[in-house]
Amino acid sequence: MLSAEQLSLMVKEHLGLYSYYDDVQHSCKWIVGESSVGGRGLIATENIAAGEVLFVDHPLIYGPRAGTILQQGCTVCCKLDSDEFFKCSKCALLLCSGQCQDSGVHSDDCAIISRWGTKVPIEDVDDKLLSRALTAIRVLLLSENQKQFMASLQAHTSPQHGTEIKDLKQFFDIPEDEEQLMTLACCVLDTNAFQIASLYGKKEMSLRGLYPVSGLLNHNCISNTRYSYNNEYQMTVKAVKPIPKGAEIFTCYSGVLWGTPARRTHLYKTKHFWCKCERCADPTERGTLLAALKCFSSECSGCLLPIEPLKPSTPWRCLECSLRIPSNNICAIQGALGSLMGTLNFENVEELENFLLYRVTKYIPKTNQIVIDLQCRLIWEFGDAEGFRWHGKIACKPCNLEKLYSRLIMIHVLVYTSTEM
Ligand SMILES: C[S@@+](CC[C@H](N)C(=O)[O-])C[C@H]1O[C@@H](n2cnc3c(N)ncnc32)[C@H](O)[C@@H]1O
Repeated sequence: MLSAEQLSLMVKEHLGLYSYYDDVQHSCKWIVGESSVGGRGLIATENIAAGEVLFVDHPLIYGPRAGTILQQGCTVCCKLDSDEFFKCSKCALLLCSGQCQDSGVHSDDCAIISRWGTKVPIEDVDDKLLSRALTAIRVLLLSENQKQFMASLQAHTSPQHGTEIKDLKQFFDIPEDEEQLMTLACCVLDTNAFQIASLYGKKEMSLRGLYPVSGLLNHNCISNTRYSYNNEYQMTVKAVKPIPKGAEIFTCYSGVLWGTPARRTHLYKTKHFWCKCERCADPTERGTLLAALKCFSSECSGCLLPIEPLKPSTPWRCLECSLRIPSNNICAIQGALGSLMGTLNFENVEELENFLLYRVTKYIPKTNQIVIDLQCRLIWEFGDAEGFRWHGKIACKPCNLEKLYSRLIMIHVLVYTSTEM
């Protein structure tokens, strides 16, 4: 385990803030320190103004995400829709063109994988599995210092992490030290990696990257930073509100427009902690009512909200008639809504509209995250479709754009502005 000083040194070297040669130390307004929510975190050493750039991080490794239901694409350019996909005859990675095959990225990947002995003919290797494991495989390309830096990051080691490397062993003879390093990389990636979403409308795989400094940011559902990427996958982290000296610098690991039960369950399943932040503790989520359900009483038009939102099995209560509903019934409704959403074809605008107008709003109020999500998706789809741009006839009806914008701004204001952190 590295000491805080060793880790700080690695962080500064990685960011290019410290050089052994010129003895120049650049100042940055934070340090790696002990976090109030557990483990290490980034703590402000000076007052930081809203809009200030805190740092620009670059990934130690990046590549395809590891989920089993993700679409698969070219492992070099990430293109998803090609008629020309083929497997490399040396390593079985999926490629879309000779140009991608001749690229430096592929030569590096191929050099590692083709060194391993195969247990089946190369054409029988599961290229989808290989793609899911590829980001962790790329850890073998790092320098010893970078590997040490990767290994110093927090890693969740429960059995669900790293299965892609175990599964790869059906196809390849992998040296034990490499297997161990890649399994550790999977655990570190699952704990720390950031999704790098492809641009809307671009048919590309969405990637994940291990940003070691951003990986030290802990989570708060009311984040005080935001991040963005450039074309080279560099991540710029900026303050979105003033951060006083001594306060912790946070990011938000879950969807900002998700309601509390969805955020907390997601954080628990993926990052293994129950968030207890101020937003999670507030049943109304600062008045945004993102998780609210319609009251079960046919005579009441009120909203149901959790009584004690920090308890997963809390009963819910109607704000108007005080009807109390046990958590099991709430979970059943939430599950049914989730399944209904799962059946939707998000590219079919008519289906989305009908679902939004005639089905889902029977059960949930317009404040609910599902309504917001559907409205946002419709806007994206309309934004692309000829005749349905922002002021198109249909676009205005279900989406009610003006109302949606003011609502999104209200959520943003409610969620981001008032808390001092
Ligand atoms: C990306 S790491 C953050 C840095 C980490 N604290 C460390 O010491 O390296 C993510 C992990 O930090 C912990 N964590 C982050 N935010 C938390 C929070 N709000 N409450 C509890 N644990 C948190 C969880 O264990 C989570 O899986």
